[in-house]
Amino acid sequence: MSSTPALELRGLTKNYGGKLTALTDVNLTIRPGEIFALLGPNGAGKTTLIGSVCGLVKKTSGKILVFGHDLDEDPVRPRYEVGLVPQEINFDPFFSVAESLYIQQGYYGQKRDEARVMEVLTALNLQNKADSLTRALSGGMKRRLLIAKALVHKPRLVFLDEPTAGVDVELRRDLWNYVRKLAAEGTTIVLTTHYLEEAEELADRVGIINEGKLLLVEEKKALLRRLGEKRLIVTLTEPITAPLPESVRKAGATLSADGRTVTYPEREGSAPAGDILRALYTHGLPVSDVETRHSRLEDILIDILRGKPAAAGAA
Ligand SMILES: Nc1ncnc2c1ncn2[C@@H]1O[C@H](COP(=O)(O)OP(=O)(O)OP(=O)(O)O)[C@@H](O)[C@H]1O
Repeated sequence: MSSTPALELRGLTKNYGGKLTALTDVNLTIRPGEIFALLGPNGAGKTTLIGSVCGLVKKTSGKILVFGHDLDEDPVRPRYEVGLVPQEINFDPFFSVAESLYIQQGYYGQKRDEARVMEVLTALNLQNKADSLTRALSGGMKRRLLIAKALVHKPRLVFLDEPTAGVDVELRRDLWNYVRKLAAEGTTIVLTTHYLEEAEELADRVGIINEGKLLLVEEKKALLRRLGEKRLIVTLTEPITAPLPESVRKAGATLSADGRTVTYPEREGSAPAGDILRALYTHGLPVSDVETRHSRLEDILIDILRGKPAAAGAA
């Protein structure tokens, strides 16, 4: 596989006029074949970033390189390598499913390729709907057709902007499997989603954007390891009024106001949870229940957006 980045953004800035800067000096390199999740709250600039690459938004300044080709030098051909699954359903309701895909092939300068259309429809389980009018599809089918439309011209870089919004659990799982398959075949995927579980399932790397600024880019696994936390929640058999034993307190454990629950956040490098349990027993504090909770991408994202110090230094 080539090592040329699938996408490079250098100092990408978008000003929608007035004071609103939707993107400020965004620098980002997307590796070929990776699944990259771009996360951030509503209005963070995700759709603007995608639109700038796909030609729907005119950037104010900065460079965009698609597989090494500068879009300022050639705004058209490099974009043939790009596919976009937009947030909003955008097909003409009077064409059939297959026709809308032939139109898409033409739009990308390709000849009508019936075999390719059937291949994509079959992959998305829409083969029986090829002759149906698009307006006669269910919501979930329309979403699958959006994906088919984005893929029919075999792009090497695909943007999925909220691909599973409003999609049921089963279809979401099917789509995840399909995205994984595409990536395994070498397609580069940039995904935006408000379902953090989706990013956690799929992404190799995660970027966090807020108010037009890219705050952090990191391997998902490393991020979860670095900022993720295992929380041990211990219920004591009897509530206590005395403070917790010193060793337990020093390790970072806290006692609830009712004296019944001990909470211990176990981070990388801190004492193992077993040591805390042992210390409680040793000090004559019997335990009736133990629960562990792992923080997920969602907790980490919230911490970063709130500017939590441990997270802020992470870029
Ligand atoms: N055409 C436009 N004209 C003016 N402002 C716009 C336009 N499109 C987007 N914006 C503004 O730019 C900012 C970024 O919007 P954008 O749609 O990129 O965010 P987003 O991260 O995709 O949000 P969401 O998660 O809600 O889809 C927002 O403040 C938005 O109001």
